[in-house]
Amino acid sequence: MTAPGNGPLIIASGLEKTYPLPESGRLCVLDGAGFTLQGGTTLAVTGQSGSGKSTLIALLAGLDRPDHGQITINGTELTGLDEAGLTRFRAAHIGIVFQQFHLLPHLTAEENVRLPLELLHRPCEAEAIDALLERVGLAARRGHLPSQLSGGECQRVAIARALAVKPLLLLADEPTGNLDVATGREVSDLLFHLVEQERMTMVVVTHNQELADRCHRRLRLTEGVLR
Ligand SMILES: Nc1ncnc2c1ncn2[C@@H]1O[C@H](COP(=O)(O)OP(=O)(O)OP(=O)(O)O)[C@@H](O)[C@H]1O
Repeated sequence: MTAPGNGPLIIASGLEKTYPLPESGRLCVLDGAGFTLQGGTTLAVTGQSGSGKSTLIALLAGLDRPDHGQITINGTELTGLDEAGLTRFRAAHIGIVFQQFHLLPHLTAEENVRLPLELLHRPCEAEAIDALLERVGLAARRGHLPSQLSGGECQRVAIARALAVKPLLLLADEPTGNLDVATGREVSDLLFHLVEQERMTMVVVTHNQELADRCHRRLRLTEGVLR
């Protein structure tokens, strides 16, 4: 999917993000955070609860914008895109796996995986979707709704959905955070197996040290900066 090892895929610099506090003033979450990540490598971002990890993922995904700073992904500066451009860029180039799966409840496993391709008006041959479901071990569950799947199976669907568009970058926000230890390990094995096979670039936010240790690099978010 991603062409590996051809210079930085992500350049993030001087990221600042504040949120309004209920009474007055603002909470400073990111205070000059930055990093670069080579294509084909994996980065774990750890940090205490509330340190801003999900905020960072939201900025990298173009789901939110920094107050200051820049994010360049594969040469495209996200801060230079308007809302429509950001949505298009995200849909075409970024796969996201969330802690809470975020599957559409009225769509089957297969339909959830197919959806990103349909939204992009890309061809989605049945064989390609079959192969993807097979790779995440869910060929036999293709017609199940999320409510008819276990947590681990839901996350497998979410991983297949994230990979369907062959993204440049995979972002994962606590991908095992909603799963028991054994299921979390299975999902993490699957995730790393697929990422290694495809030599993908991944940023994973996690409290799970085992998951973090499997990444090429680890950075900790503390006091608004990455160290
Ligand atoms: N939309 C928002 N409005 C106001 N404050 C917010 C908003 N989103 C996040 N925050 C605050 O910003 C801080 C960082 O939140 P964030 O979710 O990025 O942390 P996190 O490191 O991912 O935490 P956790 O590990 O518990 O998921 C928290 O104190 C949170 O309350």
